[in-house]
Amino acid sequence: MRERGLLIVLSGPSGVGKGTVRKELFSQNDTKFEYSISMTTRLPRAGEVDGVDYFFKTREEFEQLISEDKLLEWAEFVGNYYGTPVDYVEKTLSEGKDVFLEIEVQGAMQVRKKFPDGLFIFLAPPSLSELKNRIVTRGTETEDIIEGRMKVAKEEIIMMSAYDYVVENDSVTLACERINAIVLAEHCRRERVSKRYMKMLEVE
Ligand SMILES: Nc1nc2c(ncn2[C@@H]2O[C@H](COP(=O)(O)OP(=O)(O)O)[C@@H](O)[C@H]2O)c(=O)[nH]1
Ligand SMILES: Nc1ncnc2c1ncn2[C@@H]1O[C@H](COP(=O)(O)OP(=O)(O)O)[C@@H](O)[C@H]1O
Repeated sequence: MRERGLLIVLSGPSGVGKGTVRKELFSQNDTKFEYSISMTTRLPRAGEVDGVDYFFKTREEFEQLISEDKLLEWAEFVGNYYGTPVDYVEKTLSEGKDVFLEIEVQGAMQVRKKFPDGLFIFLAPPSLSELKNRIVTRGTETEDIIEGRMKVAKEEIIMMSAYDYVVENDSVTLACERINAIVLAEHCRRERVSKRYMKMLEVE
């Protein structure tokens, strides 16, 4: 039987640089993960494309997906729904490919319950003031929303101890290198563990 792929979850507070790091990772030719495009009720930002950045849905459509159990996890984040399509994740993992989710903390904790052997990476800001600075300079949110996101961010940072790894996003290049190293190490570790068991079974 083909071995299932690894579920990699990158999470962390809004504005820390998850999207930037994820785009950089996926622009590298040797990246072997498959990105799971999320569903959201948030309006597209300038330049965002339906089916590329997100699948943009109405609240009614999203609630229908929840009621039909089509989402692996979902969360309401600062007034909008976000969720991961379960069929895509299951199908891709069963093809032996690694799936990469970039999601906020509530959703990551739901995934942790369903996939306890997933790889959970928390992307951390160098400081709270740098986090606010990044949200402000991105310029996509109003003052009210920025305050809302900073409040949520403090609660999210407390959750970092529930992750397997914390990666500081001081530099996008370094953060990507750290993530690649963690995934590589995790593959080696899992392979070695399963090989050790195979050996034991051969002996008995
Ligand atoms: N739970 C969950 N969160 C998601 C999903 N997709 C994106 N998010 C997170 O939702 C939050 C808001 O995303 P977005 O509005 O694109 O803003 P930005 O990531 O802060 O630029 C971010 O923390 C995303 O990582 C998803 O499928 N599920
Ligand atoms: N390592 C970094 N150093 C400086 N600025 C960064 C870094 N990573 C991301 N940024 C900037 O921070 C802002 C928020 O990044 P973004 O990827 O949208 O965050 P998130 O997806 O976590 O909300 C963007 O303007 C981005 O260019």
